[in-house]
Amino acid sequence: MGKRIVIALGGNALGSTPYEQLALVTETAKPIVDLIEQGNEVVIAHGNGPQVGMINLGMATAAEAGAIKSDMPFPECGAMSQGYIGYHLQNAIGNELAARGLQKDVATVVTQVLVDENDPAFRKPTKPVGAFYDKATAERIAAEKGYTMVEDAGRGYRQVVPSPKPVDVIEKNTVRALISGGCVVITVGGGGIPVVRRDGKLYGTPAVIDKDFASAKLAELVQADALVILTAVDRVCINWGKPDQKSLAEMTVAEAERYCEEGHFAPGSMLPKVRAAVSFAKTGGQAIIASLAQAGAAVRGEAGTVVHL
Ligand SMILES: Nc1ncnc2c1ncn2[C@@H]1O[C@H](COP(=O)(O)OP(=O)(O)O)[C@@H](O)[C@H]1O
Ligand SMILES: NC(=O)OP(=O)(O)O
Repeated sequence: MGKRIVIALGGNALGSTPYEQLALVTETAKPIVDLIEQGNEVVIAHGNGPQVGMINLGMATAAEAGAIKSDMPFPECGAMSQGYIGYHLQNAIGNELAARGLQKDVATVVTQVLVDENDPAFRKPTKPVGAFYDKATAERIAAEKGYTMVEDAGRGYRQVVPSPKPVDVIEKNTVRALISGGCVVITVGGGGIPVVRRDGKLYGTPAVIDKDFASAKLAELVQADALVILTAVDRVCINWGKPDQKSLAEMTVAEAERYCEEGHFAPGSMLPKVRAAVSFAKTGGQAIIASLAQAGAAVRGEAGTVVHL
């Protein structure tokens, strides 16, 4: 019998420019459609770090140059990134389904995700977004734009913004209805547009939610059988980057929590994936971290790292 699977797509599934992205998602669609063809219900979440930063910086630069009237706040940038990444995924998955003679609707839901305005994350920006820069360029942009820039896991310097934890998915009933109607749904893109509730109303707030945490929340809310976090490595490793590096086929929640405390996973890259997998596994679901190419094998339990109770 098919499973209900929430897939979280990482940066390597999308690339970092619209042109790269359009070419890459054509490939990304193949393992996703394999899962659909095997009878699974698939819900897709994705990152937006490079894209949301690019939109924000581009709009700020255009506004400073007088080419447009205003900069673009982060919630709106998040919504724009959901729209254009969703369009590419819809297009690529739709084309791949049609090429295989499969009939299915594919739809993107512009999704708001509730966060707590007292979340301590608002006082300490940690989420890397946008392009990678060398140190000198990062320092210049920080001085010009007032951005906070940090070194990101040995890959260069990037802007960081607050990243509060997801509390609820506002459009969850719409997502559930679309899944029940047989639709392939793309939702919580970029972790969702962060919103806070004040006096019963929702307001966008400048932040970027981690898509792995939002995907785990979504998987819980749609009662998924599995959360599959797809990234660039086949398996999670302990002693990452050291001579005694070891890849893991599985971890219990307790083991994963111990490895997190021991610092085996880089903050801003593997650490949120493992923590998100732990949070979904604690609800009784199956959480898997695997490479995009091995998505099908990971769902069959033949690849990736499974995190379980
Ligand atoms: N302990 C670890 N095991 C495996 N990969 C790790 C580990 N620590 C850091 N990484 C790095 O984290 C990367 C995944 O994070 P990232 O590239 O930010 O994800 P995303 O696919 O969501 O963009 C891997 O490709 C790998 O380079
Ligand atoms: N929003 C988010 O987590 O994006 P990335 O996965 O691209 O960092």
